[in-house]
Amino acid sequence: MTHSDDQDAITITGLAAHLGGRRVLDGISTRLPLGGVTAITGANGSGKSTLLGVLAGVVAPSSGTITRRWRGHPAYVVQRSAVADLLPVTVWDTVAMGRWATANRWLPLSTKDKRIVRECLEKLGIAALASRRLSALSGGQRQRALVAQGLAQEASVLLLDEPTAGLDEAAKRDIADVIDEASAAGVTVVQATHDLDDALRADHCLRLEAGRLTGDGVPRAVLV
Ligand SMILES: Nc1ncnc2c1ncn2[C@@H]1O[C@H](COP(=O)(O)OP(=O)(O)OP(=O)(O)O)[C@@H](O)[C@H]1O
Repeated sequence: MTHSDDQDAITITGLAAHLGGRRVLDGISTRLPLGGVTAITGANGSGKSTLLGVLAGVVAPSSGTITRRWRGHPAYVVQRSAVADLLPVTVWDTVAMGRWATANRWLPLSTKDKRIVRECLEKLGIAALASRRLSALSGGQRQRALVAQGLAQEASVLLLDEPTAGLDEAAKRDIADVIDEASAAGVTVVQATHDLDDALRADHCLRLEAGRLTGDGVPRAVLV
């Protein structure tokens, strides 16, 4: 590791997690840079989503400690395959839900909230799709909507589960730009990815194998 403690957003020590009675993460200790981009890599089933779930607070660790140096909730963008196809919401609704963390969800959105929703739709190039049902979008368009929802939360930590999986090159570039922009604004980004270019572009890279950390450092050293 090249950064010091006070530059860490998250410090993980001796983390283990179980799903369905099986240990799927074991002995994970690492530090994730504040305001940097961390890529979590590894084969299918190696534990990437589970680690993101632990960071998001939706998977409880069975042992170990996690020290978070940020306030509020992280924004967590799940894999698009985890979103029900028949969810009866529009693209606008989907992104507007990102404001629920700070706005009162029973009241109409404020002018500021609507502006943020519009800006996030534009950043992801889906403003023209705002009134379409999420379920009527292509996989790539849906992925853009989910990333826009994550951005709309304006959280200081953005957790992305394979945000570019199955996307064309233009969509991948758009999402890479959004990640760079968020990181430049001080947001700590952690993304699970199978994409070598995405991982190489990160500041820091983890490699998981069967729930254990087998690589931790600058992407070139971990991946090549
Ligand atoms: N709900 C569950 N109950 C039991 N086991 C689970 C559950 N979800 C995932 N697992 C198992 O936990 C392990 C880690 O899964 P995880 O989804 O974290 O891997 P991943 O690296 O994100 O995989 P992928 O690249 O396919 O998305 C796998 O062996 C998987 O079969």
